[in-house]
Amino acid sequence: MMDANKYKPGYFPPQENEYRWVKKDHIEHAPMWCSVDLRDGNQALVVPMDLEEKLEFYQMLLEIGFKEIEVGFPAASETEYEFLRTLIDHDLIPDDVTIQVLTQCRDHIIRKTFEAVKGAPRAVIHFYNSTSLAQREQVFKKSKEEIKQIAIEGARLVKKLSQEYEGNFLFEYSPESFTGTETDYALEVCNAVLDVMQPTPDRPMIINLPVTVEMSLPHVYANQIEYCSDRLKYRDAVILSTHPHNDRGTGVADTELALLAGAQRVECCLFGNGERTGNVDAITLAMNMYTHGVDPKLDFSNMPSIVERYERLTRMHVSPRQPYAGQLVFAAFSGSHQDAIAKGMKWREDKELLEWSVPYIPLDPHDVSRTYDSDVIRINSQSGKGGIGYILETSYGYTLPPKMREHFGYTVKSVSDHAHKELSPEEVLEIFEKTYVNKDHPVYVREAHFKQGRMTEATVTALIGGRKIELVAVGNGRLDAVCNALKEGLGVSFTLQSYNEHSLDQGSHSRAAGYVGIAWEDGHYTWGAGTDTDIIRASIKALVSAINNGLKEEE
Ligand SMILES: CC(=O)SCCNC(=O)CCNC(=O)[C@H](O)C(C)(C)COP(=O)(O)OP(=O)(O)OC[C@H]1O[C@@H](n2cnc3c(N)ncnc32)[C@H](O)[C@@H]1OP(=O)(O)O
Ligand SMILES: CC(C)C(=O)C(=O)O
Ligand SMILES: [Mg+2]
Repeated sequence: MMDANKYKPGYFPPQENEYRWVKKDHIEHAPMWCSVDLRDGNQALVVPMDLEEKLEFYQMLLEIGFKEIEVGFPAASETEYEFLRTLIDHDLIPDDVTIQVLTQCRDHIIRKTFEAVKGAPRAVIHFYNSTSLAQREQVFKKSKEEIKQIAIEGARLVKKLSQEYEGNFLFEYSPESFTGTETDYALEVCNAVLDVMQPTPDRPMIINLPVTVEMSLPHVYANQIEYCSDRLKYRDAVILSTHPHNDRGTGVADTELALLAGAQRVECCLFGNGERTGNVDAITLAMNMYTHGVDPKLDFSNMPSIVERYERLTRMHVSPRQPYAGQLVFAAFSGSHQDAIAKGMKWREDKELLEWSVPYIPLDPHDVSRTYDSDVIRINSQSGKGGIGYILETSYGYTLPPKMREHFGYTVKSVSDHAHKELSPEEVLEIFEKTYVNKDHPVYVREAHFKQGRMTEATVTALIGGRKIELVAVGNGRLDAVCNALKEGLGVSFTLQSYNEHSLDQGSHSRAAGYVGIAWEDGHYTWGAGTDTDIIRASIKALVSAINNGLKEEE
């Protein structure tokens, strides 16, 4: 049984909320990004990455453009330690990249961390201790003052060892479980740490206020960030960082609002990997900025390859609905969406627009190496004439007249509905060809010759039900004359209602496509299409196909 009485909000928002950040409506520039994939992401995997896997993942992070990478918790395991030593000893840290390592505020863990990181060209020593009410009471069983002392002692040791060990060290402190901590108390602990570390504007220190467990609505966290940003000591020497997790599913909102509220740096993971529901997703954050016209300074243009490597190295799965990256995030199956997308694409092409404004698709799939053909409009029983016609046109060059599109739309829909499956563009083409194109039974026109007078006279050699017959008739044009000849030969009555044609391919051997719609005496309509290198033969084939479809319906 669920019982909501069991729960109450476990967070402590600041008493003074200024809400200055509310007046901002977009993020103006990219923050400092720090990937924590190789630490927070890795520590949450069923099987953490081995040395080789970590190295490949690290290379991918460099390729994407991360300049700060938390590479591990070197005191945690042999693999973590070895990985760090490999990066340093094999000179794998580019000049513009800073690695980061995490340590608890415990004497032997800090010492082991310095041992692992010695000789690094630049490294952030990230130390943390939990400050939340729950952890003070249940885990550490210590008072606020005693917990503050853990942070201060940790800071002192980090500072001391950084002067003893060879290497270029920067510092980060996290009051872990910040979201379950009284905001003023977290501030007090951070300021005490800052007093020890004495950062300066040319040697700033990172203060990271993590959403270790997401407990509140995102605006509460934004207020906490604004409040702390205003009250942290040495503010011009502090880089204010966020590290949201995603327990309530709003890690992205936490981060974005925190950036509006004064945060300067974001710790995140690809595809939102990380403890429990994950760390905030770096890709969503960056692409959200990108689709607002802000350069995120991270490059996800190679998305399918990033997905492939991520899945292989972490053994995790990227959801088909994962923003910007999932298999289905550009796909439209439903008719009205497809119709709007097809029209939007045409609008963009006709007007030669650079700006992207296609309805329903917030990102140009090409920007992340996805295609228009196979990723965007996909056909099933929810699809409509707009999308189905778009596939036929963009994949195979057939531009159906609007009424025929409608007829074809219902035909394709019904096939998908009965087969209960998606149809590939090849299958859509197959249905089109089978239903309309060059149908030659029971009527087949073998030859047609024309004489041009005031009217056009057609002499048609046809097979009707296998019987050869010669027909002569006049009409307003060649197609009309053939139409009249066939009506006479068949002894049926219909009128030619719609005729369209266009060339299918370019060049001297180009084929033409013709489309004919005829209305029968009883009011029903049938369609046919024809293809041929000769335009008149294409249109006669279309007419004959429409007639054969009508005769078939009568059978
Ligand atoms: C929110 C986060 O993601 S924080 C990062 C978490 N990541 C990890 O823990 C992954 C790597 N960790 C490890 O491999 C191990 O935990 C180690 C090697 C760091 C430490 O191992 P151990 O000492 O064997 O065990 P363990 O982590 O259970 O230690 C718990 C003790 O450390 C204390 N402790 C935990 N975190 C901290 C901290 N940040 N600062 C000071 N003390 C801490 C606990 O209160 C507890 O103390 P007790 O011994 O008095 O009960
Ligand atoms: C170590 C800290 C920053 C952390 O991972 C968290 O609080 O989630
Ligand atoms: Mg974390």
